[in-house]
Formats: sequence, C-alpha cells, structure tokens
Amino acid sequence: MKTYLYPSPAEWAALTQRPVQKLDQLRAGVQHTFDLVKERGDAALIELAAKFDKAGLPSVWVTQDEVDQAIPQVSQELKDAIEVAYANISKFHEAQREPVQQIETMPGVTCYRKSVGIQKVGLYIPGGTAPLFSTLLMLGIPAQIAGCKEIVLATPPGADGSINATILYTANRLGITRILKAGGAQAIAALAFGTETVPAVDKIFGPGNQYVTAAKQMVTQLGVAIDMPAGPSEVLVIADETADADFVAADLLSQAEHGPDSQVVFVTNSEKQLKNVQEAVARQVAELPRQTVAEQALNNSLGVVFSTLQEAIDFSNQYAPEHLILAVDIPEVLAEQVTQTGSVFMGHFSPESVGDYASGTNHTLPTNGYARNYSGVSLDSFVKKITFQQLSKEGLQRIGPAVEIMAEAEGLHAHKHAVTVRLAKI
Ligand SMILES: NC(=O)c1ccc[n+]([C@@H]2O[C@H](COP(=O)([O-])OP(=O)(O)OC[C@H]3O[C@@H](n4cnc5c(N)ncnc54)[C@H](O)[C@@H]3O)[C@@H](O)[C@H]2O)c1
Ligand SMILES: N[C@H](CO)Cc1c[nH]c[nH+]1
Ligand SMILES: [Zn+2]
Repeated sequence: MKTYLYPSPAEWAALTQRPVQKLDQLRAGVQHTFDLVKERGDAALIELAAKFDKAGLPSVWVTQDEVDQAIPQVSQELKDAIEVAYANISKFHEAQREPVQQIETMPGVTCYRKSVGIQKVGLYIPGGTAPLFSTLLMLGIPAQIAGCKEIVLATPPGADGSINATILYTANRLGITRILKAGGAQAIAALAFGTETVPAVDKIFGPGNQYVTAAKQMVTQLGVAIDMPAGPSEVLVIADETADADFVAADLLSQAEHGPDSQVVFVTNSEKQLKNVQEAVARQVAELPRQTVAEQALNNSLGVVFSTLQEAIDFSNQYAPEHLILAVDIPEVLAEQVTQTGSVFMGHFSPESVGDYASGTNHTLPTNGYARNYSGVSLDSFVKKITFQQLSKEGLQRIGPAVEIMAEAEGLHAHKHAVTVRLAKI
C-alpha cells in the first residue's frame, strides 16, 4: 500500500486513478471475440472456453442432469445461509416496487406510470477466480420480482467443463433453467447477439473482470442495454482514531482478495491509525488462502492521511468508490455528506462483506469512478417504466387549446389537427 501524507487537492486527481486497463487498450481483443461469436456461434464459444477456461465442452448448455447432481453437493448449512440472504435481499428489493399512482394533472386528464419487467435479460455471474453464487442472488431475485420473462444465465466453466455446484443450486432455487457455460467477452457477445442456441437478450447484467466490463460497454454502442460498468471490486475506508485497526484491515482485505486488479483505499485523519492499519493488514494478509491475489491488489492500493475528516469525505466523493465504509465515531454526520459511491457501510460493526452476501442491499455496484453517474443494481434496473394517459371529453376541452397553440407555434399542424378534429365533434 502506497502512503500519502496530507496531499493537496491538486494531487487528488492522480490518486483517484484506478489500476485497471482503459477500454481503449482492451477494445481490439474484445472486438475480435465478438467477431468470432457472430461468425461461428456456439462453435466459437466452445473454442474460447478451451482457450480461456481450459475447458473441453461437448455443449455450451448445462443439462438438467448436471443441476440434479449439483443440488445434493451443497451442504444443508450453506443452503440455510442462502435462505437468510434470499429472504433479506427479497425483502429489500420487494420494497422497491413502485405503486401505480393515478394523477389527475387537470380535471379530466389522468396520467399514470407502470413498471413492466424487461422481457429478456442476461445475467453474467463471474466465475474466473471465485464462483460468485451470491451475485446470482443479487441479480436473480430482482429479475424475478420485476417479472422478467426470459432469464439466461452465463458463467464460465471450470477446467473440467462443469459449473460450480452452488451456482447451479442457486439457479435452481431461483427457477432459472437456461445456464450457458461461457465467460468473459464471449459470454457477453452471445447474450448480446445471440447464437444458433442462445437467445439474444434486451439487457445484460452482472459484474466481471475488465474483459467482461469492456465487452458490456461495447455492446451498448450496438443497442443492447447494460446495468452499468461493474468491474474489479473496490472499497474506501474512512477511519478516525476510534476505529479498530483489525476491523479496518479485514475490510480492506475482503475486497483486495477479489482480484489482482481490485483497489482498496484507506483514508484517515490520524497518522497513528495509518501505521496501526498497515501493521494489521500485514499480519492478516499472511493468513489468507488468497494471499497472493490480495498482495497484488495491495500493490495498487493507497493509504492517505488528511488533517480533517472533512477532507477525507471530500476525497472519497472525488474517488467515487464502489463501497464506502465510515469507520468513525459518529458515521451519521459523514454519511450526510456522501455524494458519490455505490453503497455505504456505517460504523464499526457494518463490515462490507455483510452487504456482499446478506444484509439485503445489492452488491452489483458501479466501479472505476462510475458511481459519479450510475447507481447500483436495484429493482428499477429490471423494469421499464411505461406512462399512460386518458382524457375525458371535458379533459380534452380543457387542455386542447393549450396544445393547439403550442403545436401552431412549433409549425406542426398535424399535431394541432389531432386536437382540433376532436374538439369539433364533442
Ligand atoms: N462491481 C461489482 O459489483 C462486482 C461484484 C462481484 C465481483 N466483481 C468483480 O468481478 C471480477 C470477477 O473476475 P474473474 O476474473 O474472477 O471472473 P470473470 O467471470 O469476470 O472472468 C473470467 C473470464 O474472463 C476471461 N478472461 C480471462 N483472462 C482473459 C484474457 N487474458 N483475455 C480475454 N479474456 C480473458 C475468460 O473468458 C474467463 O472465463 C473481479 O474483478 C471482482 O472484483 C465486481
Ligand atoms: N464485493 C463484490 C462486489 O464488488 C461482491 C462479492 C461477491 N462475493 C463476495 N463479494
Ligand atoms: Zn466482495
């Protein structure tokens, strides 16, 4: 972790850069993958699975037999834990349903807005270095609540050609039956363009590494919607002297272990706390099974000391982290000033990993500074909002003259006539 003492605001822009490759550096490779999938469909997916996942696949689809065999492989303890998460995520996302409100904007003119599920959605579940079945809950539950009709799941196969048993168990729990064995940019291409067996979808969801994120960004230029750029995980922790250095170190490492291109940032108003946290990180990282991955991420990571917590929160807002932990005495005060982040964890007993799995909030969140202009996944991400209006004769008589005058002023006479012709017959 590189450390910076009291950097001036002029230095912040450099410190808020992420370690991931820029879209431009990945574009040519991803485009080549797109071309292969467009030209040769499933055969290209099989070839790319052999190249990137070292898997020999007889078919790109998971069979019902594979699902049936996976279910008993998941322990009852894990199934019960998944139910806890399932209940909380469902509760939080159910509460996001928007009630239909009929508004009479003027007498006889009634308007309302209704949410309708996006019909065909693709869910990408990362599986390169860890099988993120929790991400399947985060995407599958709101997709179900929204009423999406067709759900296609894509996730990379292991070297033996199989999909992780807990991912299959979770898909089955969600009632998802179409499971594509494909990862990386090729999975995004299949979902966006379709193949002879994969249906093209309307919107693609899910986080992934930089290839997945670049591919998702590129398909938006071709008319396919995406949730957001959700790339390598990040956390920024703001801690004062009341924070427990062991807690902070554990939180930093929880995101560092995701991948070598993850970034964790520690910000404090105490030089002593910086030293304590660095020591705790060094102690804890040595105990981790994913020590090498976490250490690579730590090489990209920062520890920054500011004179005040006000500067700390200003810096965080400029960085726009995927996750922000406020490990301070009165988190409510700083929370009020948060303007740019995906999700906030308040106080000393709200570890970020609780949000990753089970508190109820969604863990698919914008990374790489996109929290400046995107929200994380929610029920809204899976619906379109369609507006309706109905006018009575009296309503049209009231509103009609205004519309006629405005249409006339825009020089759009057919618009005016659509009102005039009716008013003449009332
Ligand atoms: N932002 C979020 O909400 C969020 C949530 C969960 C996970 N994540 C992030 O998702 C990522 C998961 O990454 P992962 O790699 O474990 O799994 P992944 O499924 O995203 O990627 C694996 C695939 O990447 C492709 N790939 C690997 N190396 C390649 C190369 N050199 N060229 C082209 N393609 C290549 C392969 O096809 C492979 O199947 C992590 O960075 C994690 O931090 C983010
Ligand atoms: N922290 C990840 C989002 O950046 C989500 C996740 C899944 N499993 C564990 N963590
Ligand atoms: Zn995580």
